[in-house]
Amino acid sequence: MVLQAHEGRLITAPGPRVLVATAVPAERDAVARAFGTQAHEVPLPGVTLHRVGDRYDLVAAGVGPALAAASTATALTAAALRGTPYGLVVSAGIAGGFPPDAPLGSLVVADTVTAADLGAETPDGFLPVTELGFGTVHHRPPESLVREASAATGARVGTVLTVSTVTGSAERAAELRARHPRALAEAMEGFGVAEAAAAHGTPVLELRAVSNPVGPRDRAAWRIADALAALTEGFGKLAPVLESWTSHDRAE
Ligand SMILES: O=C(O)c1cccc(C(=O)CC[C@H]2O[C@@H](n3cnc4c(=O)[nH]cnc43)[C@H](O)[C@@H]2O)c1
Repeated sequence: MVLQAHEGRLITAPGPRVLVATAVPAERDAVARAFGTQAHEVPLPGVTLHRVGDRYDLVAAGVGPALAAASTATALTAAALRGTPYGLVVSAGIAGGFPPDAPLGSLVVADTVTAADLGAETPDGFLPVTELGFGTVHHRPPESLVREASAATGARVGTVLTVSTVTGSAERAAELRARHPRALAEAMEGFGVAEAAAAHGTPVLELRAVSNPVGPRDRAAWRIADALAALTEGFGKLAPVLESWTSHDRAE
């Protein structure tokens, strides 16, 4: 059955069009390898999509929540104006894992995407921006999608923090964990991607592969190649879940 026309081609299978936002090209290409087919480039003002088949657009959205949000919003707006909106946005890439719960090479899927440093320091400690009367600091991906993604990939489920500054000390790691006891990982884009998705009413998922422990800075100890390989393998297992995810689940 033909379900949707998209730029002259027909999507014949159910399931949403998916935008995958990574930080850097190496992560985008790790996701692309999961599909085993050539991507073609679709330039937009400010970002270039790498299109795989007729369902997936991959974008290296930039490092940090602000640029990731801007790039993701550009892609979402372009798709909406074309009349072929995305049904799902996935924030994907490598991350720091909180030991011992998220070991190197493991996968984490977020049931909560949290902006960990969006707020104010006070004499009594950190106040999230929500307690100042503004905005939001959490986004929650659809429960059924998180559950199915975890079952398919073996990813651990928990909070993924978004930070603008990579944690570099045991003290800061302990402070974050004390404030967010369910945190499994930290990265730098998920909340920005989720804010852009929320502005378009589009559900979001965050999948991370752990490249380093959160804690004292030791860049030489980052296992980036292993994490990128885990991301490729994980995305290969995630894709069928995304493709069979129905609108009924999305209403959750
Ligand atoms: O140098 C390379 O080859 C390379 C390949 C892929 C990715 C990178 C990055 O540096 C990605 C930066 C990206 O990674 C996330 N990340 C990873 N570990 C942490 C962490 O401990 N704390 C916060 N973020 C982390 C983050 O999302 C960055 O944008 C290099």
